[in-house]
Amino acid sequence: MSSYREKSIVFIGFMGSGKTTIGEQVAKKLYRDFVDIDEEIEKEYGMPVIDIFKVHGEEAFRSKEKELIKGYCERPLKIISVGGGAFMNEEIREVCLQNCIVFFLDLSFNAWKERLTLLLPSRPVLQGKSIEEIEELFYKRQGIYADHNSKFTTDHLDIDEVSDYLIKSLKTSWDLYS
Ligand SMILES: Nc1ncnc2c1ncn2[C@@H]1O[C@H](COP(=O)(O)OP(=O)(O)OP(=O)(O)O)[C@@H](O)[C@H]1O
Ligand SMILES: O=C(O)C1=C[C@@H](O)[C@@H](O)[C@H](O)C1
Ligand SMILES: [Mg+2]
Repeated sequence: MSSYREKSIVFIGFMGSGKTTIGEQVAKKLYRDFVDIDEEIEKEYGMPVIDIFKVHGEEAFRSKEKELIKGYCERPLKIISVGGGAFMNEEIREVCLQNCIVFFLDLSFNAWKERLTLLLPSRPVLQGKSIEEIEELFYKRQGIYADHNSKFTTDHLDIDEVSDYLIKSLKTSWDLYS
C-alpha cells in the first residue's frame, strides 16, 4: 500500500466532463504519468472505442476496462482517467477507492449540453438517443459517481482553472494527511 502522498489519482465523471483533458493537464503539472483507460483499451484493440463497441461489443470493452483499471490502480504516482461508465462496476469502484484518491468531475446538465455536438460522433453510449434520453442517463449516472473522495463542479471554469484548483486541493490534503 503506497503512502497517502504517493497514491494515484483517479478521475471519474460523466462522458465529456473533462476527465481526459483535465487528467492530462494535472499530470503535466505534477510531473506524473498520465493514463487514460479508454486510450489504453483503444491501443489494445487497435481501434477507437466506438468501433470496439461495434466489432467486439460492450461486454468485451467493459471486461478489458476492468482488467486495466485494476492493474493501474495498484500502482503509485499515476494520474488515471477512467471511462464515464467504469464506476457502474462495483469491483472497479472498490479497487479505485481502496488504492487511490478519487476525484469526481461534475458539471451541470446545461453546461454539459454545450459539449454534446463535440462528443456525439465518438461516444457509443450517446448514439441514437434523444436529448431527453441523454438527460435521463446523465442524472441516473450521478448515482454511480456518488462514491468518491472529492467532488469538483467545473461549470464556468476553463481547463487551467480546474486543474490549478485540483492541484491546490491535493497539495492541501497531502500536507494535512501525510
Ligand atoms: N472546463 C473544462 N474542463 C474540461 N473540458 C472542457 C472544459 N471546457 C471545455 N472542455 C472540453 O470538453 C471536452 C471534454 O472532453 P474529455 O474528453 O476530456 O471528457 P471525458 O470526461 O474524458 O469523457 P469520456 O468519459 O467520454 O472519456 C473537451 O473537448 C474539452 O476541450
Ligand atoms: O459513459 C460511458 O459508458 C462511456 C464513456 C467513455 O469514456 C468510454 O469509456 C465509452 O464511450 C463508454
Ligand atoms: Mg476521456
